[in-house]
Amino acid sequence: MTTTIRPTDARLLAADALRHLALDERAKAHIEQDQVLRPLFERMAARYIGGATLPECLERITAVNAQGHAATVDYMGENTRDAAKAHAETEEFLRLVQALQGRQFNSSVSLDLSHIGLIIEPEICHYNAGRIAAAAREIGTEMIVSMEWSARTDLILAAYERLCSEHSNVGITCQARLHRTPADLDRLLTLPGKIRLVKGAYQETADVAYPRGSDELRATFLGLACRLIASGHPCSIATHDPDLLDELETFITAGGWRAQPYEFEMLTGLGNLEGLRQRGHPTREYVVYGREWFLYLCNRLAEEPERLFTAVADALGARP
Ligand SMILES: Cc1cc2nc3c(=O)[nH]c(=O)nc-3n(C[C@H](O)[C@H](O)[C@H](O)COP(=O)(O)OP(=O)(O)OC[C@H]3O[C@@H](n4cnc5c(N)ncnc54)[C@H](O)[C@@H]3O)c2cc1C
Repeated sequence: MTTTIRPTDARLLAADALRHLALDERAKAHIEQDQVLRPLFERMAARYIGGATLPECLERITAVNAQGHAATVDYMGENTRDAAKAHAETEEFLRLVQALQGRQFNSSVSLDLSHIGLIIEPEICHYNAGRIAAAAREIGTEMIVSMEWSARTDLILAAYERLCSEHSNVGITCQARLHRTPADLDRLLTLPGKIRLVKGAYQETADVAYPRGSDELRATFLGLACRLIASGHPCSIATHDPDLLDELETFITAGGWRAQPYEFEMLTGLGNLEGLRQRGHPTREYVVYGREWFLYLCNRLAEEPERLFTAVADALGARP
């Protein structure tokens, strides 16, 4: 007997498979070493990343700024388990900040704290993050901390609060999916840093988070975004969801909130940032670069399995 897979099941199965593939180190190593597969996957990733190297990424930021959007740059990586590597990765972030200064880009820096030592030893992370924040402050820009899976939220918020006590240019990301986020925001709004609101990308259980694509998540995101915009606190509303963006534009116009310190932020290759810019909203593109693009690519495809069609076209060179 054959089993019929309904479209929604196929979508969920594909998303689940891609999330597993993202974490499969053997598959990653195989693809990276294979003469045929590697270029195909690199072409798929090219849509979503600012390049494998810093010079390539700087070209992307030049283009983003020329289009009228600010940028934020993340040198991809997370879960560093070796102190020497955490320090070496910090040096790359420092080279990035130096390069931003050299060319007067309009760009901040974003990073995962686990990339620079958080899960080895919070003290290592504090030292490394402090160096990057200080370098960013010297060139008049911000360092925004990304949010990781919920088991790390307390650790990241504690590290963030400590960084905030020493640096005024450090911001944080909040995930609307997590049930705890409204209470976390009460605390975060007392600190000076920019708050970026996202839905949340990690696999979470129902006791800590709303399901992806649920009405509750949409309503919570909308409520938190409106709260942030109206608060007058520097904030970034980071989503590609066109329905949510329509509602937020209506909220901003109706409430007379245009002068508030908000911005809309999207990932390279996703969403319609240009439309928002043309309608007069501040916009920012989140540009990632580096050689760790495999996990990033799989996660972008898992978020919207229909993107697999685009990925096939990209891999086969059918991009217009
Ligand atoms: C700047 C930025 C920073 C981020 N940082 C983090 C972080 O630190 N931690 C973290 O966990 N996650 C982070 N994320 C990822 C985030 O949590 C979500 O996983 C991701 O943004 C997908 O959610 P979404 O709101 O964009 O829309 P989705 O929920 O993916 O999409 C919503 C709806 O919009 C539709 N849609 C999407 N794009 C388009 C389009 N171009 N045209 C038409 N329809 C479309 C989809 O079909 C879907 O129906 C970040 C995202 C951004 C943009």
